Amino acid sequence: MSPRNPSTDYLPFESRETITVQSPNVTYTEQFIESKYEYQTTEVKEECGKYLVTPKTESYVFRTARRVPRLGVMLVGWGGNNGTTVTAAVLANRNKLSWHTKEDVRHADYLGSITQASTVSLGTGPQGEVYVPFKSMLPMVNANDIVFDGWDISSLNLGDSMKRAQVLDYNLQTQLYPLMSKMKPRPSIYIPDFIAANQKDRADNCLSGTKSEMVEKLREDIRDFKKKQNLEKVIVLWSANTERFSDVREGLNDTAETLLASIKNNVDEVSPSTLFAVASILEGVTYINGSPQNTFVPGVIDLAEQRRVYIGGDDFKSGQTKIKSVLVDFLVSAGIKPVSIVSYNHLGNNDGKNLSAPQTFRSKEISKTNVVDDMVASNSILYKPNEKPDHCVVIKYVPYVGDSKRAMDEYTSEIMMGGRSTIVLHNTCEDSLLASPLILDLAIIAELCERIELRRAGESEKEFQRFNSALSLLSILCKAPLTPRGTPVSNAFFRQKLCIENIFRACVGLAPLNHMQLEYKMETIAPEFQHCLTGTVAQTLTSQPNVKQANGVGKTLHHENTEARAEVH
Ligand SMILES: NC(=O)c1ccc[n+]([C@@H]2O[C@H](COP(=O)([O-])OP(=O)(O)OC[C@H]3O[C@@H](n4cnc5c(N)ncnc54)[C@H](O)[C@@H]3O)[C@@H](O)[C@H]2O)c1
Ligand SMILES: O=P([O-])([O-])O[C@@H]1[C@@H](O)[C@H](O)[C@@H](O)[C@H](O)[C@@H]1O
Repeated sequence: MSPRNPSTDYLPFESRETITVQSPNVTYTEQFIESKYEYQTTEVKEECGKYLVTPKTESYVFRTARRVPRLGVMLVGWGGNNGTTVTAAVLANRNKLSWHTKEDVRHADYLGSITQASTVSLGTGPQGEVYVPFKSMLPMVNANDIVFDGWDISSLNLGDSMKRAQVLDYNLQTQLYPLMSKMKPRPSIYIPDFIAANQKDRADNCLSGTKSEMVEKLREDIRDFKKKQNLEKVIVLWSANTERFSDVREGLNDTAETLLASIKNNVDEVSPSTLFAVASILEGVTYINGSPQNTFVPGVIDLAEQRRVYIGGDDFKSGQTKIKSVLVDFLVSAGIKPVSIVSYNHLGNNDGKNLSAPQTFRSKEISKTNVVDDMVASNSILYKPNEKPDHCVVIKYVPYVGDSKRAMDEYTSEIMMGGRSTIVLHNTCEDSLLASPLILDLAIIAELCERIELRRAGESEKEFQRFNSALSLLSILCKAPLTPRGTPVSNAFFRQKLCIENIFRACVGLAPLNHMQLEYKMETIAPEFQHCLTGTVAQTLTSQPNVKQANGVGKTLHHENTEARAEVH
């Protein structure tokens, strides 16, 4: 099959919907999926040391546009390890490439992407729980159809940048080079003070002029890309070097007005990432920050809210921190008390080189350290107010290992009666192959969110609203989730996944997943839930006279197990 050229032979909207919900609360029109949804919460008040709990129900209407647009993603830092790798991955999948390695033949895939390689429980079928691909929950952009462009301070074309990154197997690189070498990053904004001085050697592709002029050039680039590639939507995503934090000061960047004035006055303390965010917002284009710096100063958030544009981030949650957001949740939920967490890693890619500077490392240290705060705060049995585990983050630049990051973690916890548990992890992986699938997920989920609206049931059609501009639905993909001002941050991975799954379920009128499985716990199991009683075990149980028959079917296995337990004691 000859490689598809997305700019000419893009297929029109194909119906990618494989799920139809049969409910009086769900309506499918040509344009929308509309669902009536009862949102149930629990209000808690504390009075005189007692909790007064009131169940609450609020009726909503969700509306999701079904047409999946032709999407372009513009990467800032396109010539970097992540930028080249994600572009290569989409080209390899689109063209169904395979390549020989020293072990076997590999085929292009999207492992590590929750939209492309994870499943969700849809409900219960004749054989038990039914799992479907995450991407089938709602109409989503097909990863293979995403068109890339972007900016880099390095002028290298993407074929040579892919070689420089040394992430992908040689036999795959050779197949991709002809395509990738035709891609050239657009000149970008380079302000040396915001990244490590060791990045200077790459900076041969830089814009000049005032900050206002550069913002206008970025806006022109976005329009140019959209027009030339015949796109319906563009999303801009920062995958460039980690910057130092920007100062946040009244009159500098505390409101949209002061920020725009600072740009107009060419004030030094406005970073390249903030300029990209402003340009994107002014173009009405979602902007996502894959790095840990505080791009989203209050003025950016204010501007995004004024223009009703989505912003999301910060800092891809790709490896050590992703594991941390699972392991600490497990420990604390199990009543075990982490008291010391040490996360060390070394790597030799350009990201590691840039992070070898104290000011850029500090940005990363903050995002990698704050991830446990909500989980620790959730258990006042383990922790006194403001008590936290020791938490140390170390990153070292070791050129020889390249993109193959070595991550070593030590978790020391207190267990019962003075006991101590130390868990040590070692993880070697290509850092960019962890982050690249997240770039796809961020873009695909953000684009889907642009097609979702909701209103309270009593309101008129005109009252439909989007999600808050700070798109917290992306939290699962970020180390330091951006949430609407004053709202809680949740970092626990499975809590985040359940949140996004349940919101997408609400869009098609399905109740939230609760894993109660009551149908399998009652004393008499209804026939349609007797999936587990198959084969000889089922016949044995149902033929026994003392097994209570309910509509002609037997009890579950617990009867046999009870007898076994009785013998032991
Ligand atoms: N697993 C991961 O790779 C991972 C995880 C979380 C976060 N991140 C973050 O993602 C970013 C990219 O990681 P990477 O491994 O691709 O790094 P990289 O250094 O290979 O790529 C960054 C690219 O950005 C370019 N650049 C620097 N300043 C720029 C500017 N102002 N405008 C345009 N381009 C600019 C550089 O020339 C380089 O090509 C880093 O900030 C990193 O901290 C990466
Ligand atoms: O995602 P994670 O593995 O916790 O954190 C990673 C760091 O350990 C790594 O040193 C850095 O280069 C990456 O950008 C990423 O942030």
